[in-house]
Amino acid sequence: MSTATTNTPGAAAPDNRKAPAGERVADWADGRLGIYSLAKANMRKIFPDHWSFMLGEICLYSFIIIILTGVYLTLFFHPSMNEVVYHGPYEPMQGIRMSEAYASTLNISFDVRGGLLVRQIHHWAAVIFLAGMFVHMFRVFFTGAYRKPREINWLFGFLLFVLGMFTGFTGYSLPDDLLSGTGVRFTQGAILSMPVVGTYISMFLFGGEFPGGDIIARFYSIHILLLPGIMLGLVVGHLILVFYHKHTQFAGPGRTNKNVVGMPLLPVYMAKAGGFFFLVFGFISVIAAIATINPIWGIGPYRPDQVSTGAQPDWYMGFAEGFVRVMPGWEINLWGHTLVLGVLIPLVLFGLILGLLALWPFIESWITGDKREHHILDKPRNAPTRTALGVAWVTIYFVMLIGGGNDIWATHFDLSLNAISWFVRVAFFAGPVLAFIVTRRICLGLQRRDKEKVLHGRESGLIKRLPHGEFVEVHEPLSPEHLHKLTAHEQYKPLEIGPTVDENGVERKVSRLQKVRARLSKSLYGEDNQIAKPTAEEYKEITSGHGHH
Ligand code: HEM
Ligand code: HEM
Repeated sequence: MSTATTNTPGAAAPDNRKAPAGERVADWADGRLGIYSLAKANMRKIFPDHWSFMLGEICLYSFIIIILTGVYLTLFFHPSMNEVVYHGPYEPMQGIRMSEAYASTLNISFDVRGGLLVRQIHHWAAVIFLAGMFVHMFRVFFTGAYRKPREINWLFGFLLFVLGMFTGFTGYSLPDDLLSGTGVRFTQGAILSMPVVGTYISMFLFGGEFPGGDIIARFYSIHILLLPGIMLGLVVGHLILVFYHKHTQFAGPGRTNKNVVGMPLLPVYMAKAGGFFFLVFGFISVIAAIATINPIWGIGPYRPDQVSTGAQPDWYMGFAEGFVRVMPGWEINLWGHTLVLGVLIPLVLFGLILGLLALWPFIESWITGDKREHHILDKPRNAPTRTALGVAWVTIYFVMLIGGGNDIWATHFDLSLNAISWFVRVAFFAGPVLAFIVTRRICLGLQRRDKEKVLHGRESGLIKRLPHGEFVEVHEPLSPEHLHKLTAHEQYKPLEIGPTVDENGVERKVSRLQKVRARLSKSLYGEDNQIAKPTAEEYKEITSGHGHH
C-alpha cells in the first residue's frame, strides 16, 4: 500500500525504486477492489480438456456477440407501429404504407453503414446460439454431467435455453414484416386457446384486438431488456456454479471423483478461450457476410389480412409450430365456450416435453436412488437407457421440426402436405420408441465390443498362418491407459425392495410408489441394460495365454 512510501508529495522517487507500471496499476486496483486474493485463488483453477467442453463456450461467445450487435441495432431501430409511407432507397417499396418498425429495419438494411451486416450477424448468432445450447445441453445429458451436484446448474441452463427461444421469437417479431406478423398471429392463436385466461392475456398483451398498436413496443422492451437481463444473470450464475463445482472430466488414469486433471485457467485456458472467441466471431461474421438471413424487403410489411407462403419460424421454434400444424383441428363446446383442443393440446405437449427434460436429473436420481456426487462423466454407451431416452427425446423434437416445415417439405420434394402430416403423426408415437430400441441395442453392442477389446486386445489387421494351416488375426494388447478407460465405469445395481417379511415374520409395509420405483429401476437399469464388465479373473485367464491369439 502507498503508506509504505517515504516520498514527500510532489518529489518524484528515484526511478530504480519504482515498481513496474503494471504492478503499480495492479496495486492501485487491488487497494480499492481487493481482487488479488480472489484472482490468486482462481487463476490457477484447473480445467479438464475435451473437445465437447467447447460447446458451452460457443454459447457464451455467441451470446456476447448477440449483445454487442443488438446494442448497435437499438441505435437505429424504431419500435413503433405508427404508419408511415416509405420513401427510402429501396425502389420496389416506394410509396408503400408500413409501420415505423418495418421502415426502420429497411433503413438498417439499406442506409445504415454496416447495418445489414450487423443485422445478419445478430440473427445468425441467435440461430447458432440456440443450436449451441441444444448441443451443449445434450453433451451434458448424454454424459450424465447433470447429476449431483450439478442439478441446479442444469436447471439454470435449461431456463437459458427456453428464454433463448423466446428472446429469439420476440427478436424476429420486431421488424414487423409479413413473416414476423404471421408468427405473432400464430402466438396469439395459441394464447387464445388457453381456457378462461386466454382472451384476457391476449387483450392485455396486444393492448386490445389483434394486432393492436402496442405489441412491437412491448416486445422491444422484452427483447432488449427483460429477457436478455434475466439471461445475463443466469449466465453469470451458471458460470459461477461451473467454477464452484469444478468441471467434470472423462475417466482416465489418475482421474477420480475427488480431483480434476487438466490445464490451469491462466494462462492456458484463457489464451485458448480468447482465441476461440475470435474464431466464433469470425465464423459467424463470414456466414453473415455471405448468407442472407431474413431478407425482410422480399415479402413486405405485415398486414393482418395476408399470410406469406412458406412461412417458417427460426429453427428453434419449428418444434412448437410442428405440434400445431399436425394436430387434427379438434374443437369441443363446454358450457357455451369453445375449447380449441387442436391448439391447446399442442401447447400443453410443448410444455410437457420441455418440462420432462428440465426435471430429468431429479427423475433419474429418484429412480436410481443414487444420491452420490458424480464428477466423472459416463460414456453414453455405458448408460444405455439414459442415452436411448435422450435420443428418443431428440427424435420427437426433430419429427416435430419436420411437421413445422411441412409446407417446405411438400413444395421442395413434391410431396402431399397431408401425407407429411400423417407421417409426422405416426412418427410422433412410433419414432421415439424405435429410436429408444435401436439406440439401446447400439449402446449394448458397443459395450460388448469394449469388453471384447479388453479381453482379446485390438485387432491389428495382421493375419498369421499357424503351423497346422489355420489363419488367425493377431490381436494386440491394449495400453494400460486404454484398458483403464474401457473398464473404469461403474455399473448400476437396480434398487431392491428387499424381503417384505423380517425374521420374526413381521410384515413390512411397502408403498405402491416404492414398488413402482423398484420396477422402474430394474427395467431401466437392470441386468438387461448392461453388459457385465470383464472381471480381473476373466482378464487374467484369457491374457495368460489360453485362448489368446
Ligand atoms: C447461455 C447459454 C449457456 C452458456 C453460456 C453455457 C456455458 C457453459 C460453460 C462455458 C460450461 C463449461 C464448459 C462446458 O462444459 O461446455 C458449461 C457447463 C455446464 N452447462 Fe452450460 N451453458 C449454457 C446453457 C446450458 C444449457 C442449455 C444447459 C442444460 C440444460 C447447461 C448445463 C450445463 C451444465 C450441467 C454444465 C456443467 C457441466 C460439467 O461440469 O461437465 N448449460 N456451461
Ligand atoms: C439471447 C438474446 C437475443 C436473441 C436470441 C436475439 C435474436 C434476435 C433476432 C432473431 C432478431 C431478428 C433480426 C432480423 O431482423 O433478422 C432480433 C432483432 C433485434 N434485436 Fe435481438 N436478440 C437477442 C438479444 C438482443 C439484445 C440484448 C439487444 C439489444 C441490446 C437486441 C436488439 C435487437 C434489435 C434492436 C432488433 C431489431 C432490429 C432488426 O430486426 O434488425 N437483441 N434479435
